[in-house]
Amino acid sequence: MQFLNHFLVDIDTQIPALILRNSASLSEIFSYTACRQLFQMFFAVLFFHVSEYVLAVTFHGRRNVSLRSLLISQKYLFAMLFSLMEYVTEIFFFPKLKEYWWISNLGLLMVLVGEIVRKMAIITAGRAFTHLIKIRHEESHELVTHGVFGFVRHPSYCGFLIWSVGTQIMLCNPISTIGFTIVVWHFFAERIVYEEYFLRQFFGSRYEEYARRVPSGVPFVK
Ligand SMILES: C[S@@+](CC[C@H](N)C(=O)[O-])C[C@H]1O[C@@H](n2cnc3c(N)ncnc32)[C@H](O)[C@@H]1O
Repeated sequence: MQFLNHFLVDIDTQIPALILRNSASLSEIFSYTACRQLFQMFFAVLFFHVSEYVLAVTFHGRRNVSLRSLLISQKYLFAMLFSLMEYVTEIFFFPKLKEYWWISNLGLLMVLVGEIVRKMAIITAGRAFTHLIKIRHEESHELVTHGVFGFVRHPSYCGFLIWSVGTQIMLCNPISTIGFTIVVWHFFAERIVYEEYFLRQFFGSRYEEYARRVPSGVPFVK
């Protein structure tokens, strides 16, 4: 009984002490690290969505584009909120985790590369690029196989996968890095099957030949 009492007193005093030792002070939370990483994240997200909208308006005209082209869904907002909560929790309890600058900079590089690949895809496809998957063939819809589409069949999905995982690596968020990788990969793996079902109907043997020759651009998706 006495042992149990000692044990409980020890837990009572040691756990808060451990948390205090590992947690950051307010000045650490608003440190250079946090300001820089959160600013990079804010700018990356803002640039991504505004440029998606601007390109959609450029190619399809303002009347044919809704705010859905900002690509902000409820699930997406939830994921971003979760990643922000992870960041704040970790910078408070494990501030050293955010100081791995080579990891954070690798994430920043992924954000830049992913953004460039995605925007090259949108610009190359032009009017053929629509945020909603076409299920009816329009005469003006041409099969695009040049530029980035000559390297991978789904460059915009490949770019978004790199971009989104990159944002979490940039924030040194281990849980969200794994979560974003699984969720975004799964989303595109399913979407590609659906999208290609219609592309095969629209373009027949030309699409078959293209798909045989060019990889999807999303890992482990044929
Ligand atoms: C959101 S865009 C994505 C395009 C492509 N999957 C990518 O990742 O870059 C979806 C629309 O692009 C069209 N699309 C996809 N690949 C295409 C291609 N190679 N040529 C023409 N249109 C394509 C589909 O019909 C669909 O309506």
